[in-house]
Amino acid sequence: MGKEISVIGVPLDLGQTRRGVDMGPSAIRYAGMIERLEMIGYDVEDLGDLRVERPHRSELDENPKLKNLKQIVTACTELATKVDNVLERKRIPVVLGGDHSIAIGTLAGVTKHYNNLGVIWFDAHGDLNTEEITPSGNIHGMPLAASLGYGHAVLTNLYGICPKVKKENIVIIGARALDDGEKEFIRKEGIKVFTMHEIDRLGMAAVMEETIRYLSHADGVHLSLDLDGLDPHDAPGVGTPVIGGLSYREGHLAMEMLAESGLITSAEFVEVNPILDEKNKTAITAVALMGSLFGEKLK
Ligand SMILES: NC(=[NH2+])NCCC[C@H](N)C(=O)O
Ligand SMILES: [Mn+2]
Ligand SMILES: [Mn+2]
Repeated sequence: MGKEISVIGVPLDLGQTRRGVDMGPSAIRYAGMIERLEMIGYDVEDLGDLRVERPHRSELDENPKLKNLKQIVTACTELATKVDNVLERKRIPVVLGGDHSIAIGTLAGVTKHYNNLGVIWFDAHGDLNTEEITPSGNIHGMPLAASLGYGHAVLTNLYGICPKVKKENIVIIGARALDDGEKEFIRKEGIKVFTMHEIDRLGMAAVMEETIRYLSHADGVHLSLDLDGLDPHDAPGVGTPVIGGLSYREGHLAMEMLAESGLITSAEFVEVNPILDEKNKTAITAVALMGSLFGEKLK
């Protein structure tokens, strides 16, 4: 991968019920993201934010098992086109959320460019729900399932590519709030998951070594980083915080090891909600992690 990054903001908060995550892209930019990446030596192009249409009041809760489906599909399709175009121009796409439902669009645009895409899903959650098993109807709990080809056809077929990633090419890191249906899905499909239990037992360094080995055959690896993977102490500004998460240091170690591996070819940082945050702490953490991911050194 070269040293050219293109940034795309997706101010979408319709994949869940707490407003405010639409301001995530602004908060992350305000935390100094562009300057930070330029300092490391990247040529950074900011493509600005996508326009996200709001649902009419009459459309609200049209389908309580797939809330705001229409608007999410529209935004994800537009995002897929943008990401596709960035990779076409041989630049690294970095997508700023927005809630995690946007990953369906990011992955759609990314996967076109690889035969064997790997995905690292850094998250407290599995995001492996479908409309049949979702406890909430929130689409931000479904993007990984949709990308694997499970769920509503309009999500699984988004951008005309299904599935977007193979089950043996996924690693979930930081899970500690999996729904019963998701646990069953993981068992049945044999998806690689490092829960907090494994991270505690093995240590973050071993977890990342194994992750990097597991994905070493991939011809591209996308990092989908949900800030709620971190402990709420370091990332309080997220809609669905779960105690007992990864520490700031573990997060950095993970990013540094990924930087060393040279595996990562695209990334997204999602679920930053400045309304729920403390003095933009979560966006600042996101930018610090980005620095490590893109090769910032301590000395
Ligand atoms: N991207 C996220 N933060 N997802 C949280 C999902 C929570 C829960 N599993 C649900 O389906 O509603
Ligand atoms: Mn999450
Ligand atoms: Mn998530």
